Amino acid sequence: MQREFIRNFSIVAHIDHGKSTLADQLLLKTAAITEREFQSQILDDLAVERQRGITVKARAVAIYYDYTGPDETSHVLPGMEVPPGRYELNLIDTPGHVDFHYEVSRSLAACEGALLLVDAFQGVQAQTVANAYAAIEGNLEIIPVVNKIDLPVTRIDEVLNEVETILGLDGSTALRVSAKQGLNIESVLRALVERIHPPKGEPTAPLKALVFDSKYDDYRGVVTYIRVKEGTINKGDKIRFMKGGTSHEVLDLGQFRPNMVACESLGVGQVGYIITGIKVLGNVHVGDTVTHAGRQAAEALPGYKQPKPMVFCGMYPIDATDFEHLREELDKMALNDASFSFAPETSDALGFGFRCGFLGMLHMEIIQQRLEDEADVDLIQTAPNVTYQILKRGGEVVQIDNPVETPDAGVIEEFREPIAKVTFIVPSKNIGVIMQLCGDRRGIYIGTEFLGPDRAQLVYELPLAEIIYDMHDKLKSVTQGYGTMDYEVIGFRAADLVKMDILVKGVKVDALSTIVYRGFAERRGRALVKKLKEEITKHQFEIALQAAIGARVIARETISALRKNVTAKCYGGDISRKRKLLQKQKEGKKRMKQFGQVEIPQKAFLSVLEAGDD
Ligand SMILES: Nc1nc2c(ncn2[C@@H]2O[C@H](COP(=O)(O)OP(=O)(O)OP(=O)(O)O)[C@@H](O)[C@H]2O)c(=O)[nH]1
Repeated sequence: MQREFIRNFSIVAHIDHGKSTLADQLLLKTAAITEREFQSQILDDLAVERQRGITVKARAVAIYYDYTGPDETSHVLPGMEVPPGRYELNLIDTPGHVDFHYEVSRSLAACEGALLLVDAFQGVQAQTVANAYAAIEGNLEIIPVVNKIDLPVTRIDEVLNEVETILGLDGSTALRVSAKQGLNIESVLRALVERIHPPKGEPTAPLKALVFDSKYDDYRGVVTYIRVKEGTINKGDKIRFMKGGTSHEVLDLGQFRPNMVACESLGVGQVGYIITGIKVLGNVHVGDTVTHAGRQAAEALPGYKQPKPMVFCGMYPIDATDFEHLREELDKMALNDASFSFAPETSDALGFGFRCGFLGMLHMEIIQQRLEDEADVDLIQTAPNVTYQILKRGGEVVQIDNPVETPDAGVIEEFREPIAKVTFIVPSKNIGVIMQLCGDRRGIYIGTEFLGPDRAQLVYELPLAEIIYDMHDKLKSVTQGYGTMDYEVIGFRAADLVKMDILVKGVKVDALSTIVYRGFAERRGRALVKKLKEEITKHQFEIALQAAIGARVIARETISALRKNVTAKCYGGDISRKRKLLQKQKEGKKRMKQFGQVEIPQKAFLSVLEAGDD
């Protein structure tokens, strides 16, 4: 395929604005999938365990479109020639969620343009802004598309106004579609041809192909996703990963349409996969450059920086004998997700387990969900914390991923925490309460911009720890669900932080230690012991719950002793009922850890997140 007839693009959108549905429509209209497959996608939406769209699973799809020439909706880029003919359109998927900024930028680096999809009723939302900026930064042509025009109530003019005000794009060139009903999909295909530049690159230059993703296939080993920037890659070629420094033979190569379809070669601008017999996902680095072993490119493509996990939590098997099994399951997770990391750790309270690192809270929830679905292990998970930097008196800087690693206060010169730039999009009437919320969480105000009469964008710098604490839930509740937020970590900043310990019956439970801002310590300590009191059931004896900073107790609650026996009321009664009750109790116990004489349930370890403020 000549590069003049190739277009590489992504669809970027806020979640639920219809990205998967539009992608499936594009596949349907170009006969890459059948009506039945399309319908089953739509139907899947209704299923509780909804499968992601075909395109999402495939991550990159090549479709073919027969372009016949411009029509009245066309806005051909000035100076661009678009002869009628068959065009190859490569759709590269991007995740739309907050935690995956880095993956968005890395997918966008393989494209020349993006469809910016906006819901005709909801309008521009926080992730629309974040993703649009990523596309603008990547110098991509952006085609605004208003989706769901079939909805009974839409705000199309206002939405177009928002697109202009907040994103600086020309709303008059926006396309109006219904992905669900298949309205105006042809205009999208036409715009891709007319408004996105064909890829640049020299077909005869030494090979340079960007590795933009990879996945593990049980039968074929590692499948590496590439976008050819210069030269041509053929089946049987001897290639070299410039960063990894390893050489391999191309055993197979091809395109996703959406299934893997083998071909003989991929030329400049084309997107596809190569299979080289590599068995370990970790041996393929996303962002690496593929070149020929014989005729090497002079320098590698810029590539990407691997993002560092910023949120950590402990995961412990309830049953100690599950430890190895858990390790295998975590290994499997890491195999398909390079940004997830884990390392063994031990806790006095919980025994042997793992410290797991995530990009953010959503990433943590996804992994946790997959572990529960795919691995049959009962887990205790500790409350998440962010990663901290500590400058010691001697000048050494250490990174800590677990509050228990905090050195003694005496050796700390400076305690630093990650700071995020947060963008909120909220109804104008909620501006005051959002400001209050951010003020209460040590936020620094950056600015406000109005999107129209009723909606505004607010930008703050907030400590990441405060965001993972409860920001998202609070935002949803104060805006009745209408507010959205997006954040990006911008660096570390010094703060007056301290480690707060929790003592249960006089003994420190390491897995409950947290790092808090000194000014909030008493308030959070009080809230936490109160919450713990609700979570820990009564025992035969009194249990003191204390929050302490060093040796100083800052909050205390007492769980009084239990008087009655659970089975007492069954005495003389039906034996099977008694057995049932005991069985129930046993099940309830499953997710508990015996700590000294006290049993602490799983939920208690997450109390830190749920305690709120007193
Ligand atoms: N009425 C209407 N609903 C639509 C349209 N397009 C998508 N939807 C619905 O909107 C919901 C979200 O659509 P998806 O395609 O899953 O959205 P998405 O952006 O891919 O969502 P994520 O994958 O979660 O980011 C689904 O219930 C769709 O059926 C449309 O044109 N009209």
